[in-house]
Amino acid sequence: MALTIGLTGGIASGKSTVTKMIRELGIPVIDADQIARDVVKVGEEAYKQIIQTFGQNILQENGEIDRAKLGAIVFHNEQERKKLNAIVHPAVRRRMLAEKEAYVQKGAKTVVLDIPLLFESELTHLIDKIIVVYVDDDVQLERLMKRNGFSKEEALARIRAQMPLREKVKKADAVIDNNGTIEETKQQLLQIFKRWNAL
Ligand SMILES: CC(C)(COP(=O)(O)OP(=O)(O)OC[C@H]1O[C@@H](n2cnc3c(N)ncnc32)[C@H](O)[C@@H]1O)[C@@H](O)C(=O)NCCC(=O)NCCS
Ligand SMILES: Nc1ncnc2c1ncn2[C@@H]1O[C@H](COP(=O)(O)OP(=O)(O)OP(=O)(O)O)[C@@H](O)[C@H]1O
Repeated sequence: MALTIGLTGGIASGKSTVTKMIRELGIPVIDADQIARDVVKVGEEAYKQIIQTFGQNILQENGEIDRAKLGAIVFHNEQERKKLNAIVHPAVRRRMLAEKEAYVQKGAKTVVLDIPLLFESELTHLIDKIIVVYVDDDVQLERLMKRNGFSKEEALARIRAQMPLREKVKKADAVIDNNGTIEETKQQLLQIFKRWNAL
């Protein structure tokens, strides 16, 4: 039986930074954000449902979804966000499960699922162990504004659309504190993987 680890945290808390380290260790990572992009490509079922729900206005000229426009709607309105989640999440769940099974079939000892909304979307039943990547509020805000070029208000809207990071920490089997240097983060990751015999 493969060990399935769920990696989660808050927006800009450092999940991608940690998944890069995990991949370098040779462990496969399935990225929910990437799958969420794939399932809304032109012609996919979720793409059609999004247009039916949000109208043609959220499309770019080439027909692809304008993520900035859709983000501006859903991160300022919980009702609209729930509608989008209800369209996208089932498709993401199905594809993640299929990808996980494929890795297990190929003999992977450990598989990591990087799911920003692991707790919010009740996906914990797919997972044996949960790692939460944690940063302090001020560090999260600063890194998010810097990485995405967001104003404080835009960044806070996204942070508030998620379960507070401190709540996630309480539900974790292990926590990586990513306030420090990248090297400190890597050491914590290695210790957890050794403890769980995941390597
Ligand atoms: C609203 C969209 C179009 C904005 O796209 P954009 O390219 O600006 O952001 P991206 O997809 O890279 O997400 C960045 C981060 O925002 C956060 N986030 C994304 N969607 C949500 C959501 N529905 N609720 C809360 N936080 C979210 C996550 O931390 C994610 O890592 C996009 O995020 C989306 O389609 N969201 C719905 C699907 C979803 O829930 N994805 C998250 C993982 S399944
Ligand atoms: N320990 C660190 N020290 C300094 N900067 C860091 C550290 N960890 C991450 N960062 C930077 O902070 C930003 C957020 O990190 P990252 O992109 O890994 O977060 P994330 O959790 O994957 O975000 P999202 O939920 O949006 O996908 C990035 O610009 C990254 O380079």
